[in-house]
Amino acid sequence: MGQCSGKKSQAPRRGSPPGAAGELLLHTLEDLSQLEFKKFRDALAHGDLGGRSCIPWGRLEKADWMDTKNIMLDFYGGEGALDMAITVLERIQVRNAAARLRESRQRGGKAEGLPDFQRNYKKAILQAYSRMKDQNARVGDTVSLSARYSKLVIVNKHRDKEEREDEIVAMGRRHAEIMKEQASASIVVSDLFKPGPDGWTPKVVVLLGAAGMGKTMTARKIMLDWASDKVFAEFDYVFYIHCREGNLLTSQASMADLITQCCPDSSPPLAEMLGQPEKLLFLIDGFDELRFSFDRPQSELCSQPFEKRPVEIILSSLFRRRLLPESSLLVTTRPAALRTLGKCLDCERYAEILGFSEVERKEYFHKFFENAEQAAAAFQFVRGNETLFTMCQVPIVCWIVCTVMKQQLGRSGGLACSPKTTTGIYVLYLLALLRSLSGRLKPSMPGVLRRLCCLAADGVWRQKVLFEEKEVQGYALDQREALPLLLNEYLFQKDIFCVSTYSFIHLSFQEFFAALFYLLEEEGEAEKPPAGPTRDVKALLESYGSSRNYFMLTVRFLFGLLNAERRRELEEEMGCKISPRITQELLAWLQNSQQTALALLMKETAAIRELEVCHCLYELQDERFVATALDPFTGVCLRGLNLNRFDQIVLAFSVKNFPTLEWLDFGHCSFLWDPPEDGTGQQPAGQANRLEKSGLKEETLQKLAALREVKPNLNIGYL
Ligand SMILES: Nc1ncnc2c1ncn2[C@@H]1O[C@H](COP(=O)(O)OP(=O)(O)OP(=O)(O)O)[C@@H](O)[C@H]1O
Repeated sequence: MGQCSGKKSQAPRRGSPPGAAGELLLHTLEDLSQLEFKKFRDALAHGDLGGRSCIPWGRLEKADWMDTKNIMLDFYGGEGALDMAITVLERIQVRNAAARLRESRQRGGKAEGLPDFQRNYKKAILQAYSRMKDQNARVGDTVSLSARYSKLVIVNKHRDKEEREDEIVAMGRRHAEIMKEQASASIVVSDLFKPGPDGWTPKVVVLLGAAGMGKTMTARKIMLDWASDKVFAEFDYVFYIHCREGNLLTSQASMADLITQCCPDSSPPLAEMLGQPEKLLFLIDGFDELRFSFDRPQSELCSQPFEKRPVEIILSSLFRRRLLPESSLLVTTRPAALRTLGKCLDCERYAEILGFSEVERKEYFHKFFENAEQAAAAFQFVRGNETLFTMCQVPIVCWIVCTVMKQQLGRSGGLACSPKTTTGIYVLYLLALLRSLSGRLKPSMPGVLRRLCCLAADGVWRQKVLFEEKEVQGYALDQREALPLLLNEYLFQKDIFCVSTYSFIHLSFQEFFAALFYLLEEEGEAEKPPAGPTRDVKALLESYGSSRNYFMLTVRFLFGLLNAERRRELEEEMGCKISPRITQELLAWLQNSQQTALALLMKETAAIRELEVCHCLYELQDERFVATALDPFTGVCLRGLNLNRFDQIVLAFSVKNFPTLEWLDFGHCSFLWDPPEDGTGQQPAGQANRLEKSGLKEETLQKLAALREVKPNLNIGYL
């Protein structure tokens, strides 16, 4: 315990101006990870603070960033709070944050020397970008951007075809390893305009990222960090231009007009601002959303910042370095627009957002829930679902998962009750992506989706995740439609050329579309797609039987998409008809699939022998269907499996809705409640709730939340 615990606290110093110091302190606290923030509060209460008084733990125990800042200001005064924050950060070994705070504080002095307008501009940016709205936010609901922002893995090297294929296909542990490898070679945003190894400083940087990967969030965080003097100090002004939103909708404007739209003041000192163009950075967010044609002849471009021209010409002139050629550009785009971008812009540095590594996913959950217990419960649940956890690499999927789990945790029964299935989360992901489409594109979506589903199914059958341009075009999928939303484009070197190749964001998303292929009603398409796979689901199920795992996820999604609620959600948003006509085929297949050679040999056909059956039934979430499907069976025989938390919930769902169930056999099974922490090897005794076969008593089984519903009279075997 620190020396101060026994000391009487000094009377809090009051009255120091908290404004700037408070802002600095808050930004610093918000940038700490959950663990660092906890250590920070602990040191503030119990640490050895060089004779300064500690804050009683009772005040800090439940304090969030804002409370901690206010308590510190109240206790130590503005400057004293900053001194104390630096001391504590150094004591808990978060030296980068301490150094940053010290620097920003010094620069605070310099800010006083900035021209008024520049200072006001930064203040306005801080004001405008420090809070964010979630997509489902109610009026007035905002969260702190810094508090929510989790670090993203950003790399600045092109991956080759094999590496890319590996990434798309990898799941679970392998996927985590790939992300870890990438994270170790990643770059930070503040280095994007730093000189490269050859000493050359780029002026045009392109930041690539698939839909929902965090480009806008990163762009907004850059604005905030620049205005807080944390990054890009070399630029006097950073202007944010979002290609989807308002500022490009006017038909005629000058560059000066576009800049004015970015400013808080309606008549900014443009001549001064443009006086040093090398000190300007334009952050163009969402290039892929521009529907302009950029191949204008040079003679049409303009070079005068005050000249009014169609916005299309102004932007072309900026990209092609005719207008303000000394300024710098940071352009974010989805990969599908790379080729178009290449036609109008000479990218000097390329960086790609790959999403959250495993560590950051955990951090995201903690930041989102702000309640350690709920965050841990939700994280462990998702971690047990390999597919979902892999997709949580994509920040918007993390957001969807956390949002629905927060709602579930608020209900009685918690996570084990009325869960969102993997299919449910994928549907929400697809709908979130479609929502961002402009109204103009919506009418063409049913057709585009149908063709996309054909491509996906074709890929699943041919075990293919990278598609050549002619294959994509073969499905009449036009790049300028809504396609960039769902397919990523990559350029690979082939001999002496560069060729375009396309993929879904992850194989599991392709499998989701492949499943949808079997359920979409045909609606007299004008253009027939090329002869792809047949829509006969029997062929798929037969192949599943022989190839085993290859079609596993597609089949799980088939069950999930049969759920009436899922169908309704999709039909309403996509404008397609989804038919449950394959229900009977799935039912028959599920029942027959348990007549394995082993079961026949043992003359024991009345048992469910594969957990996969329970996974399929769980995805469907239809209790009547489960009861019908399980009616011919009397037992569940799962031997030698390690069942994680998600498996147990899935199993419990079937067991609960199994009217004819008489016996359960879990011989040599392990019931793992909390998966071991990554990289820590064996978990310390007492931490993991690992119930080895011998120790698994009926009472223990009853204690497992997921199997709480198991009927007490069942005959249960564990050996
Ligand atoms: N670094 C991050 N930290 C926390 N949440 C993030 C982060 N990046 C993205 N998110 C979450 O994911 C959502 C989607 O991110 P964002 O809008 O930045 O994606 P995008 O790459 O711009 O997508 P699109 O290409 O569809 O416009 C955000 O609204 C936010 O909830």
